Amino acid sequence: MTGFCVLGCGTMGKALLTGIFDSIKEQDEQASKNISVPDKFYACVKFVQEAIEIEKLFAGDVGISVTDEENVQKAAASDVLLLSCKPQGAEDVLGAPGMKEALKGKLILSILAGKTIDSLKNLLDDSTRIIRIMPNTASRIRESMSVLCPAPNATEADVEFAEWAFNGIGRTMKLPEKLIDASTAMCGSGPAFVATMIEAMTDGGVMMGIPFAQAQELAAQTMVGTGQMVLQGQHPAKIRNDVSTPAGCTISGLLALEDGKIRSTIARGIEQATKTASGLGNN
Ligand SMILES: NC(=O)C1=CN([C@@H]2O[C@H](COP(=O)(O)OP(=O)(O)OC[C@H]3O[C@@H](n4cnc5c(N)ncnc54)[C@H](OP(=O)(O)O)[C@@H]3O)[C@@H](O)[C@H]2O)C=CC1
Ligand SMILES: O=C(O)[C@@H]1CCC=N1
Repeated sequence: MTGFCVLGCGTMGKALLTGIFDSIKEQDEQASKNISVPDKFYACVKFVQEAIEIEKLFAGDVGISVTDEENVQKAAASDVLLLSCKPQGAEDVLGAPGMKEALKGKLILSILAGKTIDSLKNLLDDSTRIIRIMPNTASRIRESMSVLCPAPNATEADVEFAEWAFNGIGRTMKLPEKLIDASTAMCGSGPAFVATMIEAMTDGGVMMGIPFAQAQELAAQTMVGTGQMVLQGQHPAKIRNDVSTPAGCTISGLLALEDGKIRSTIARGIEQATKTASGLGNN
């Protein structure tokens, strides 16, 4: 029996649980061959209102707690904990009386932006293993891009478990911890940036007479298709060249985008979000 407890079950906790439940339902036997697939789930929140929402979402599948005391009990009954409170809340959640004890020998998957492995270790017993992970809200529909950074004390089995859990809700990539703030900007914040681009393309379509709903679908599916071509190995420059007929409409549109500094604006957005992410763990 493996217990999985979400410490801080808000936007991300719910998205991840939704994806993990769907993934378990599909039961890819090959992917879960060497994994202790969780069969007991717990969610810890602060307010009753949130608990009611979780109850509505997952019916009886998740044991819910709203007090420090119950949180500690749920943590003690679990083998793996997903730490998904706000970065500033880590001290409160992990510092609850009895929590450090309850987490001894357990695996913590922390998705807290800006909260380093060292700063988490200061709040935990040496026997608690940590993997930092940066997923995104597309976990809910099992299309997350999640970056994994195992702490030195994480075992191979821990990494296999994390890869199983997060591959089930999208793609994973292992990177060193020094790159997790940039990954936070790209993957964690990324849906907001891409959604802004979808909105901007939609605005353009609406301006040119396409009704909003249709314009939005055209923009979103074009993003999905282009992303898939890149993931299947096509270089973005080739995609761009293939589309750009000499003296055609694509190159004229591209030049207008370049006049607006689209590339450096987007790249600087990632740079800025990376800098902000690196400070989020400092309270
Ligand atoms: N939002 C995103 O797109 C992404 C966020 N992240 C990271 O995920 C983490 C969570 O973000 P997000 O889901 O947006 O935040 P939310 O505020 O939606 O969720 C935080 C949750 O923590 C709970 N909580 C707060 N204090 C306690 C406590 N003392 N005991 C138990 N539960 C507690 C809250 O409960 P209640 O609701 O009752 O207050 C809430 O459910 C952050 O650290 C963020 O950096 C990572 C990738 C993407
Ligand atoms: O904006 C934030 O702080 C969080 C972290 C990554 C995505 N959202």
